[in-house]
Amino acid sequence: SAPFVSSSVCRSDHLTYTKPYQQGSLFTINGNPVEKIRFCEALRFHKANGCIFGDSFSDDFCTVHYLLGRRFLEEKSVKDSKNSKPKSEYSHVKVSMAGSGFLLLFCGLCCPCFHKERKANSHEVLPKESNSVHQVSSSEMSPSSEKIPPSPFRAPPSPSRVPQSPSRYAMSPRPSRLGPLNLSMSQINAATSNFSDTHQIGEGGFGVVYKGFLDDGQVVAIKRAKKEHFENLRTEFKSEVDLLSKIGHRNLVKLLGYVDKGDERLIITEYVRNGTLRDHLDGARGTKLNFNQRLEIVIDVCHGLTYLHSYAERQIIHRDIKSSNILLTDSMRAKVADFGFARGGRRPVEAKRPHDERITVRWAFDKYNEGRVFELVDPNARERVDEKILRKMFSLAFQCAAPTKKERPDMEAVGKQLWAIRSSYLRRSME
Ligand SMILES: Nc1ncnc2c1ncn2[C@@H]1O[C@H](COP(=O)(O)OP(=O)(O)OP(=O)(O)O)[C@@H](O)[C@H]1O
Repeated sequence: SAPFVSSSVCRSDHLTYTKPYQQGSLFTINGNPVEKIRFCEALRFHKANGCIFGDSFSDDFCTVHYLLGRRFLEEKSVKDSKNSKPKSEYSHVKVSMAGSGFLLLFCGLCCPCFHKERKANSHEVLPKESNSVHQVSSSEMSPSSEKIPPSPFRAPPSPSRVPQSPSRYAMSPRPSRLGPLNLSMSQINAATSNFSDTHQIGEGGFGVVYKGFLDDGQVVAIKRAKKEHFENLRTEFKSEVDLLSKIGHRNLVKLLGYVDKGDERLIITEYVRNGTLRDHLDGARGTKLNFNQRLEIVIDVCHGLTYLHSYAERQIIHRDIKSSNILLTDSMRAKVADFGFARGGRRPVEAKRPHDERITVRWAFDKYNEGRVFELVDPNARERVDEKILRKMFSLAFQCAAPTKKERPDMEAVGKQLWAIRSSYLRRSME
């Protein structure tokens, strides 16, 4: 029979392909040509979420991909990223290490008790095993990956009542350079009007943060270290700048450069304009996060950490994941900040710390075991979420807080569970 375009709309996604399927058939999602494998993932996802496709929408041709396995998917991803084609949100990754920071973060997303965070500044850069297949890049690590079109996996379907903002996937100004940006002190002074108060955007334990405007129009964040941090920066951070500045992932705040001149130690990063997750949880930005947004944020964080754990040239363990280290873009895309700045400091679980510093996790765990899961939920969360979903969410959080690495799920498993939780959440909100 003559080829024709078979088309189907499922919630916010419009899928088409030229039928009958043959070599060269064109697949699109929301008008964007995509690889067949991505199309199949979308199809499978929507079917799993209750979409019914007509007879003309056979997915028989999809089966073969799932038989070929992970390696094939990775090769596809690399090819996709090289060609700057639409990229899959799923990168099949193997990660080790999750931690209580992650628990605190995603409990912080659901639970008011986690909003008061512990101060800690510690990160690790560890040697990475060299025989990993993940040495190759994937779609998750493309510097231009913010450019991806709406993903069928991320676009919240309309029944969730949290329509996806198209701008979430709009291009954000992001630096494409690899390697550090070398700025002179006079350039920094010009960019910040000599560190004027009007440029100040925040202050943390490390020092004051300024907004800077570079000559080429790029807006950056400039962290000015307090003197007490100089030694750490000299001995540990400096050598990592080359490595860290090459890291490009849409869920990681890009490190652009480092200045070590005279009495100044400055860290220059991408500027992310929509504040920290902390601000949004506190309502300081005037809006409240709904459950779907919270899920998407934690999935973004999971993707960022997955990259650090498995794809970076050397494994990087953040060790200070908390809501004030998660910055949000205008389209509510989350970016993890402050990875790689320092080492030493606190472990994810501090067995020797005073009892009251650990009490939050224990308190939450007790409530959970008593079946009082709603008491763990942030009163600012706008909708009542199904108890089963919450239980899954907290159960995963507690797994992440297990004291030993062996007991904690790896980031790949965490990511999968989060996706599954999000699917159930969306399905239930349609019922
Ligand atoms: N890249 C950035 N883009 C936009 N704003 C930023 C950026 N980095 C930091 N900020 C702002 O500066 C504030 C202070 O950041 P900083 O990382 O120094 O401290 P913190 O993470 O809040 O605390 P601490 O590092 O002491 O744990 C942040 O809360 C945020 O509002």
